[in-house]
Amino acid sequence: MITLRKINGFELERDIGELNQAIAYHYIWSSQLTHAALFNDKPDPVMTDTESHLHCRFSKWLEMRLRLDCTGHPEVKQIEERHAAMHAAMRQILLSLEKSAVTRAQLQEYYATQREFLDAIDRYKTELIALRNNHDALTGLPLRKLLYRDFPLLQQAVTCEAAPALYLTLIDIDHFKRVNDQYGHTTGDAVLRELGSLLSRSSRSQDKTYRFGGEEFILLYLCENDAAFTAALERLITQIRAHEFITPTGTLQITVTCGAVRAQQDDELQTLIETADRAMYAGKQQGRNRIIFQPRAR
Ligand SMILES: Nc1nc2c(ncn2[C@@H]2O[C@H](COP(=O)(O)OP(=O)(O)OP(=O)(O)O)[C@@H](O)[C@H]2O)c(=O)[nH]1
Repeated sequence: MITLRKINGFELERDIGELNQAIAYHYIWSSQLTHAALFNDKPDPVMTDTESHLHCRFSKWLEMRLRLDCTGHPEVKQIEERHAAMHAAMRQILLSLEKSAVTRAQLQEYYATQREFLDAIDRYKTELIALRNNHDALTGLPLRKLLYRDFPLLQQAVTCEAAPALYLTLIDIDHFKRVNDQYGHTTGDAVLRELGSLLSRSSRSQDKTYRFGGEEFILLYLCENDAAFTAALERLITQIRAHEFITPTGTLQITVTCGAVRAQQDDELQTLIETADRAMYAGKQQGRNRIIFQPRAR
């Protein structure tokens, strides 16, 4: 499985585009091999170099991917190995072509390494696409499916005594319908996009932010205790209140209402969301622009 760094859907979109470009470079290289074989061309010396895989532009993509992710994706490492093996097989064919001594075994080796290389790319690309599909196209944030995937992992991580506690917050923009009605949906979209970015920027690496739906966001925070959590949440909503949202129809400010709950070891995610939702609703009833915190799920 792809190791999750803190990513958003826009980065994934870019990653997929870069991978497609790298695959195109790979095809240019392999078509040179076909050309050399069919027309008996003298191969470019770069193609018979022992480091030929490093001259292929696909390796630039590999280098970049491996540098970007310091944990080293096992999938990318596998692609790297298979890419080098395929080039080695290709090199043998080119060297034998010069002597008109290509063997069936060499061709089979080339096709096998090529197949394995393409399979590894396909698997990686399928994972990237699945991950991209689980991110919101407007804000780039993870969608609720990833919340359901991440929650049990975080809940497990906080089971030991010394671990921080896990908190779930439902954030709902106040009077968002008025923003749409008064300034139009494009402005509403711009506010959602910027709020998503502000929520991501304001959270620490261990915190997670999701677009839950419409104008609702969910945060999963790991904090030492209730006081540290509520202080962090207060800081966040103060920041939102003060923020000038830049939209196509000018800048505007918003407030949000938050329902928050501390997750206990056996709490179901659905129960926590319902508790946070009730708390948020109570906050709306009490005048909005506030946090209602329930230390336990109800
Ligand atoms: N522009 C835009 N609007 C959205 C999107 N998703 C939901 N909305 C709008 O969000 C608004 C939510 O309105 P309501 O549920 O009535 O709530 P509200 O006006 O925020 O009022 P309170 O929540 O009670 O403070 C509706 O107008 C939806 O159309 C979206 O992706 N883009």
